[in-house]
Amino acid sequence: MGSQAANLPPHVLIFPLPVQGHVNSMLRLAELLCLAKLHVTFIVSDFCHDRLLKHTNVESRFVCYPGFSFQTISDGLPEDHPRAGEGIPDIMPALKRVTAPLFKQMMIEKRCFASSTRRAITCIIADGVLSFTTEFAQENGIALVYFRTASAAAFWAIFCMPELIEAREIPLKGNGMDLMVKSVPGMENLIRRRDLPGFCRVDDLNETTFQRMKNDTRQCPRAQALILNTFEDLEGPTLSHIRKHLPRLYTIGPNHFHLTSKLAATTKTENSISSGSLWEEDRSCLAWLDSQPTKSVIYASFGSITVVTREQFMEFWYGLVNSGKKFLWVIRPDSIMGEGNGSRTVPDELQTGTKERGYMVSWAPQEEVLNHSSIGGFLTHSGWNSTLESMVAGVPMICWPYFADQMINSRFVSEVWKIGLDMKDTCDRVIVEKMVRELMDERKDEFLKRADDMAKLAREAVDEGGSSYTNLDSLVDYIKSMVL
Ligand SMILES: O=c1ccn([C@@H]2O[C@H](COP(=O)(O)OP(=O)(O)O[C@H]3O[C@H](CO)[C@@H](O)[C@H](O)[C@H]3O)[C@@H](O)[C@H]2O)c(=O)[nH]1
Ligand SMILES: C[C@H]1CC[C@@H]2C(C(=O)O)=CO[C@@H](O)[C@@H]21
Repeated sequence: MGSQAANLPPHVLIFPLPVQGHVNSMLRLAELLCLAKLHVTFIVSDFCHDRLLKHTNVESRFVCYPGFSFQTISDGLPEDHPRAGEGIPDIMPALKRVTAPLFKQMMIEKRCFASSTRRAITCIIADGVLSFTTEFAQENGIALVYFRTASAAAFWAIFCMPELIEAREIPLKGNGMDLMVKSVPGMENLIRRRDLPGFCRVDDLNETTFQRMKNDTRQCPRAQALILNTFEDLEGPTLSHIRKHLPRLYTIGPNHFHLTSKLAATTKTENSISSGSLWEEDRSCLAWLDSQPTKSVIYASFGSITVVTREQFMEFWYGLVNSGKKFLWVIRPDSIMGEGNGSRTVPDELQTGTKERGYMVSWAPQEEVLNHSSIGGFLTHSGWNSTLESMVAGVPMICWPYFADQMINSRFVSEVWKIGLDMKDTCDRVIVEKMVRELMDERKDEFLKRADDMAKLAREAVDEGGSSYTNLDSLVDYIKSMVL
């Protein structure tokens, strides 16, 4: 290497799973590393890249980081594949079959993205479920760090799948769902079988997604380090268990606010929210929120993957209207199973109640919504980004988990952090109504107080000297140490 090249910064390759909750989380990490003056190549599927360009200011936002570049790759799915709901299990096999060989080929042909101004990749930060990157990194002597975008609780419960099988606590066949789980150290007397990550809800242990999650998670210690989007005050006890297997564990979250806070410090601008939306944000809801009283609105959104049946949709709708509360509801065009949002007749009482108190959009600027003064609660699917965004904003939650990590996140929200209610496995209109009233009226002050305390802890974690702030510095030092 020439003497000039020796002065070049480390070059990190970031490779997320091509779905919303992973892409935006890892894009924030990319920006944090750019702010630390590292070079970053971000590999993203063609599908996600097109949407990012269409619906965000990502291009102009990253112009100020000359060390940043996008590389695109096929996700192996046809253009018109739904990439949500029941289509989700197709993603991993397609990535393994199509994307994994393309990735290797691309890395070799492009000499690990080396150029006169950039080193060849010095460290790969791969999504913790993209296990095919391990083989490539090992064969080519490149350091590998995994970033698992879910909670530590979810990661740890999935990591313990072999022990859960050994103890015959899984497979979950729909019975004994309220029995307490004994084989996840640290969570005894806390989680019931129904709170285990959704992947455990199988009849047959040979089921492909179950096996893949179990094996991919258990092989994580083959990487040199693990990054989690959480913070020590939030998940400390679980993190101690994980560290026995993965001692080099960096908690840098909540990373959306970590980035906001670093950008505010660098650019001295107040509003530094970086959107990574794969859908067009309907900002008209912010004007509607402006006209609502403080903490009067319940925001309902189930993220990017959840789909509901028409029956479930109607239960939620009745529940929200009958609660008598103002509501802002995100319904993606593909939210209702087997149909568009098209022209169905809507019962009069729903039409009237919605006109009086509701506002519906197909995608919202969620971080801004959650931080709006009129929002008093969040009916959420308990995706990890949504959970953290709600925490930072100090907004109590009603959790209706759909799948995966959401099942355990919702349990922690209600039973450990006590900043919300868990509505798991039902969405009966009477329960929806009752929970909305409980969160927004009857126990409002109690939930708001705890949510506010949690928000303070989350914000402190990313402030100078806080655990996530310090851990990000350590991560950057570690990445730098790889090129010395
Ligand atoms: O109208 C909306 C709805 C959502 N979002 C954003 O989209 C992201 C959604 O992420 P998340 O809450 O994590 O949900 P999913 O999109 O469902 O994320 C997937 O990825 C997460 C991270 O691994 C997992 O925790 C989830 O279970 C998994 O479904 C968040 O940043 C939201 O702010 C918007 O901007 N506008
Ligand atoms: C589509 C799912 C594959 C695994 C991911 C996950 C995780 O535990 O990392 C949680 O939910 C989904 O985002 C992902």
